[in-house]
Amino acid sequence: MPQPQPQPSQPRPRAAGASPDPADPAAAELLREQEHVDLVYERLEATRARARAYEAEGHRRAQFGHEGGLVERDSIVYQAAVWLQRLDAEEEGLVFGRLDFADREVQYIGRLGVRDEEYEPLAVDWRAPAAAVFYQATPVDRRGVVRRRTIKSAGRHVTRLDDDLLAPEDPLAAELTVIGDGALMAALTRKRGTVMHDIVATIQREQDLAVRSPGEGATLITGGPGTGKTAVALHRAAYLLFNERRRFESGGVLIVGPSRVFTAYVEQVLPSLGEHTAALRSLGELLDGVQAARHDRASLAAVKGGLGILPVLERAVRTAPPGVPEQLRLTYQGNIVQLDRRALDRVRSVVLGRGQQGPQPNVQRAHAATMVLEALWERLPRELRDRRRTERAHFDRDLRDRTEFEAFIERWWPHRAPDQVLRELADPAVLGALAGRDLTSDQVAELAASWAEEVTWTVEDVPLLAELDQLLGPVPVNEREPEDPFADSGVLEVSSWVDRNPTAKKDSGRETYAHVIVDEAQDLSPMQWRVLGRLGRRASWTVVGDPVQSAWPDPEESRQAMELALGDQKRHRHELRTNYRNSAEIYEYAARFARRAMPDVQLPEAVRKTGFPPEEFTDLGQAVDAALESVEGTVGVITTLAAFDAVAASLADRAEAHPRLVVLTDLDAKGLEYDAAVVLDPDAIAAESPAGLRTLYVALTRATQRLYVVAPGA
Ligand SMILES: Nc1ncnc2c1ncn2[C@@H]1O[C@H](COP(=O)(O)OP(=O)(O)OP(=O)(O)O)[C@@H](O)[C@H]1O
Repeated sequence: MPQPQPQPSQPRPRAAGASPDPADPAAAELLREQEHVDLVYERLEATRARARAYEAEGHRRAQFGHEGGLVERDSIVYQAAVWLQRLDAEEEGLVFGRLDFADREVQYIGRLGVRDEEYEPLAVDWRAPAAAVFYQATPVDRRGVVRRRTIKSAGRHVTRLDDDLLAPEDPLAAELTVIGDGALMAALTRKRGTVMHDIVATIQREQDLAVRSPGEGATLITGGPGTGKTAVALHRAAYLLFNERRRFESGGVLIVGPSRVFTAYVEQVLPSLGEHTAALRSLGELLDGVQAARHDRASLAAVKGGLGILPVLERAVRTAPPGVPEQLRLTYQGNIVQLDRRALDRVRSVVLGRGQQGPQPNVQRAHAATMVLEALWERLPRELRDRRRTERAHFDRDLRDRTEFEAFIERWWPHRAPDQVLRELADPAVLGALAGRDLTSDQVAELAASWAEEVTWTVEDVPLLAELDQLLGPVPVNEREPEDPFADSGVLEVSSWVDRNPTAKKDSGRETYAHVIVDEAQDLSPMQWRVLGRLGRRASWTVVGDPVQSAWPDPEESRQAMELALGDQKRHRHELRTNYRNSAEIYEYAARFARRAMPDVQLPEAVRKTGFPPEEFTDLGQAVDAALESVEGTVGVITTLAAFDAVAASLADRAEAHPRLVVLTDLDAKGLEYDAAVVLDPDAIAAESPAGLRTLYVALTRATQRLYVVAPGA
């Protein structure tokens, strides 16, 4: 049986423009791949020239002078800009894969599909169905592939090849050169920076199956820490936009991550894949006009996130706001007519009882005015009311024309904004009256205090504001107050929630999405699921999470809320089983805590050994210095919410001297990773969170290379 040639060692990366030695088989391979890559870039240039010509054509159309010309120009220029943006984004490492099939066909895989003049493919787009084999072929299920090659480039220059020989006994294998020791290992051992990178060249089979899951229904992806869930979620967004662009670009794709630190960390991945149209939001930004980053302490977060708060919010919207007038007194044709508080409350409850979408008082003001008139009419003397046909129209007109009536309606039925209502609940007497049996007196005190002292909203307040936004309803356009350009946003306006803050309109106007991707889904509270359920009420879904990392005290409650949000769509389930982030030594250390928290759970396997077991310290400064010394890349110090300010202050000098050092809470560490992590006070981390050891497990699984655990006073 023919044997593959011995593996030549990797030629050293060459400097741009230098020629590798063609006598060296590995260098000759590099040269051959470079020729193909050059050809692809040539064609890309030609495409770019076409896009520019198209853009110029758009500008020319505007010269026709009629309105249609301008519209056409805008459309063409926009299309051309999107096209150019995509072409530019794919510049780096455009061709990254090659397949040699047993029938001697060769296929290149690229970040974009590129064809030659004869329309023959020079590279197949990684998201196209034909490219799936690059990721899914294995020695057991080869799909005709003999050799899979990963091509690494710096800019336009091929620097490294890594091959997998899937069919060593195939006759073709004897003719093929096989190089390198694995693109995946090279990718995993690279030093980490402050932003996440795409993994398009090294997506693994089980990950690829999840990326390519159908665009319909709900795809549920589970897997332990570092199994690539976030990476898969982001590549899936690119995959869906490529394969069903019209549906998902016009309907919108929303990606939700746990925090702003997290969204900042992953926000480069999609642009690097040529996608700019998906909206990326953190849980603190799910409502237009609000940008929350702070968290409440766990006990408060549990009350704000649980469904018990819902009836309280509903009552707050149905009840007369504090300070509204308690009676209406007018004269009509010499008669005094008046409504007292009970009568007014009755009118309010009749008006708010009828809406299909909930009470929605902001929509109902005009109807409320009509019902007040009706109630006043009922109080007129009988002889006037007997002339209903002639008198009633006059009565209505007369009262509606009076400024005192208009002023009363505006004061008695003000347009309310969600933040106003929540601030009103900062008064323990108001909240206590609305709490009924749904909140304990301790909870009332804790909630009221949090809203009284808060300067800015917390992440946990956002679903409450969103719920109130829904319950209050939008102010009809003709009733909105004209926008005051000098008003400080968020302070003066009471018009509509979406209109309120022009700085936060990055994706406003979209009330629903065609696809919603939720990362770190295990942490979502039932109230957060309600917000997402509304945004995704017409959407298909990708939900990514790990129940073992859940921070919610009752994961089952959160799971049920998720099921409700997803509705009865078909579920597609995927489980990822390999931990690509942590070294085996680090993961072994962390996994003990996961097993203690959830003994029956199946944990992933970490396969990369570094020879560096985690180290334990008693002094934070020493641990941080050791971490900075041991890795070139990022160092994350993970602490409790309670200790965060003090720890950040104590490390301020070091952080200033080393910008690669960051201090963050265990909540903000979700989804992130560092070359070295310093986990401070594991007992306190476990004690602070209702999720206990699960939260500690999250903190311990952030490091790629080195882990330092600091137990003060141990
Ligand atoms: N196929 C792959 N090729 C190269 N790198 C990979 C691959 N899969 C995952 N990684 C890397 O492993 C790390 C962990 O991936 P990711 O953050 O997506 O994991 P996760 O499952 O979301 O983790 P967590 O649950 O802890 O948030 C990242 O640096 C990612 O780039």
